Amino acid sequence: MTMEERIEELRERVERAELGGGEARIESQHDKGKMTARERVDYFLDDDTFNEFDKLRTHRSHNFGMEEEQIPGDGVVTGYGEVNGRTVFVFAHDFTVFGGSLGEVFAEKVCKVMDRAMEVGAPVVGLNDSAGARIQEGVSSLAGYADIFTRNEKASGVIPQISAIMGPCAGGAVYSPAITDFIFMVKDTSHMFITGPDVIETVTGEQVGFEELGGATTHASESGVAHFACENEEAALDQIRRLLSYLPQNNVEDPPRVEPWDDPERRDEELTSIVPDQPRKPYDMTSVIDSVVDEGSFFEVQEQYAPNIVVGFARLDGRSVGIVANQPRVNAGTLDIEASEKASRFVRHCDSFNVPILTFVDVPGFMPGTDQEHGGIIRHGAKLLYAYSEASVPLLTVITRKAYGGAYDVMASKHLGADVNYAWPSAEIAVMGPKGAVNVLYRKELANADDPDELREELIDEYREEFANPYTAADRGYLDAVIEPQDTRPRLVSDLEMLASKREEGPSKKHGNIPL
Ligand SMILES: CCCC(=O)SCCNC(=O)CCNC(=O)[C@H](O)C(C)(C)COP(=O)(O)OP(=O)(O)OC[C@H]1O[C@@H](n2cnc3c(N)ncnc32)[C@H](O)[C@@H]1OP(=O)(O)O
Repeated sequence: MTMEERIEELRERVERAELGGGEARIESQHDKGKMTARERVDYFLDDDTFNEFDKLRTHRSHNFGMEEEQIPGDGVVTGYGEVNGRTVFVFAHDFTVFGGSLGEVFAEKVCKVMDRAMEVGAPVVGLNDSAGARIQEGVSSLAGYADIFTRNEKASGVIPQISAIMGPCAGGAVYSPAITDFIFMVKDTSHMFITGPDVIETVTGEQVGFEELGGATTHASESGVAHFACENEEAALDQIRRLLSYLPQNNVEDPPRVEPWDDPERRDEELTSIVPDQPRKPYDMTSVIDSVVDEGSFFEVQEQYAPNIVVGFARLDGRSVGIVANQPRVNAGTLDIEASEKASRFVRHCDSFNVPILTFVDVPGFMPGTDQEHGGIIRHGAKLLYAYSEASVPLLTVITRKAYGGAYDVMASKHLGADVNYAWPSAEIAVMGPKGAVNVLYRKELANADDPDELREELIDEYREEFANPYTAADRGYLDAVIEPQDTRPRLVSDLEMLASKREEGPSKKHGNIPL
């Protein structure tokens, strides 16, 4: 053969591979409102940056007449490219090939991408759309999954791992995305579950649809499995690109600093009126966040799950920060099981990837009740305590109003190792709220009083005057300063700059034992 003929042969093979499962299945994919694997990769990466691996690999199975169905690429598109000019590894399940099901060679392709990403220290993004283990390849498929799970664990905390669920994701297959750092789901077209509606009905008699059982909204608001429920595939891919912009390539790099666009000295006078004078009146903590961080930079994560705590990424003078904030608008910002888990996982993510954490505190305490106690609030609340104590990144804390009891300690207090702790003059730092404290301290006096309500009000005022303020904590050095709200941004910008070179080494150990 001449070189020209050989090149022609190669082109034919490549063209065949790029067709995946063929025109009809591609059309069916589009009819379901889904892009193909290649369309997703093209959309996701910077233009013309994709370098594909193993495009011509085929499976080795002879079961069920599989040798007659050799589709080059074997149902997964893998390789690397760039997102905002930085290297990112990617694998995209091709549902048009055996329903995107995973066999031995498919798994080897995914593992190769993950191994390369670990070697060079770059994120891996998985675009999932798969019927799970390839039935024809039996236990080899299960082995392939386990090879991927193990790599997910090894990569955890070393390189960012992000999953987009863009079709079915069922059975044990859900566990690879579950180990990754963030899961994006697409409304209406993606589902995650261990057992589907049919099996559930057979085993338990319960009737439930795909969407209610494991759709994007369910996982973003009920289970907390998904961090983002996106309107469509393009939105999911856009959001992943945005998320990556806040993260470093790996755990030995710092997050990228972008050219600042907002005045570091900006003082927003509206902050002085944001906390209501009445201690029980709610306000929106996201307004505080928005006015302190660089304009438009707040990128909320898990917005619909446990909304009594807010987490997300933002920038301060161009530097990435992770935000954790009580939300007084929802359940007065109390910490419950879900909020503790949500925040602790986020804190650990930031700490793994050198993202400083900025915590805004307005917390009346942990949520009381048998539901919470029996559900293990002790164990789950301890996760947040553990996560903050373990964190070695710069920790900056601003108490806007309440910081009561154990929740004061937990929310990045000085005692857990925070570097900079501020309070606004509206802060109330105490063992408990005035009413609870007065009821405990003056039980007998109140029982014997002619007018217990009047006495209670007097005592509450006294307590508030004496304890519910920031000055005792400031006197002890538990706060670095009590600051005027409008000074928050300039102070934090300056502190972040000062802390940029912070290095903290913990004792050497295999790993801790966080109360899971
Ligand atoms: C450790 C991991 C363990 C696991 O993964 S356990 C989970 C095993 N997987 C399953 O139980 C899912 C079985 N499949 C399904 O329920 C449905 O195919 C699914 C995913 C809901 C999609 O439904 P539809 O959109 O209607 O598509 P469909 O049924 O026509 O399938 C499209 C093509 O894919 C094929 N397919 C589906 N599941 C497969 C599998 N597991 N192994 C091998 N091939 C599979 C199916 O035969 C069909 O092929 P074709 O296009 O008609 O040639």
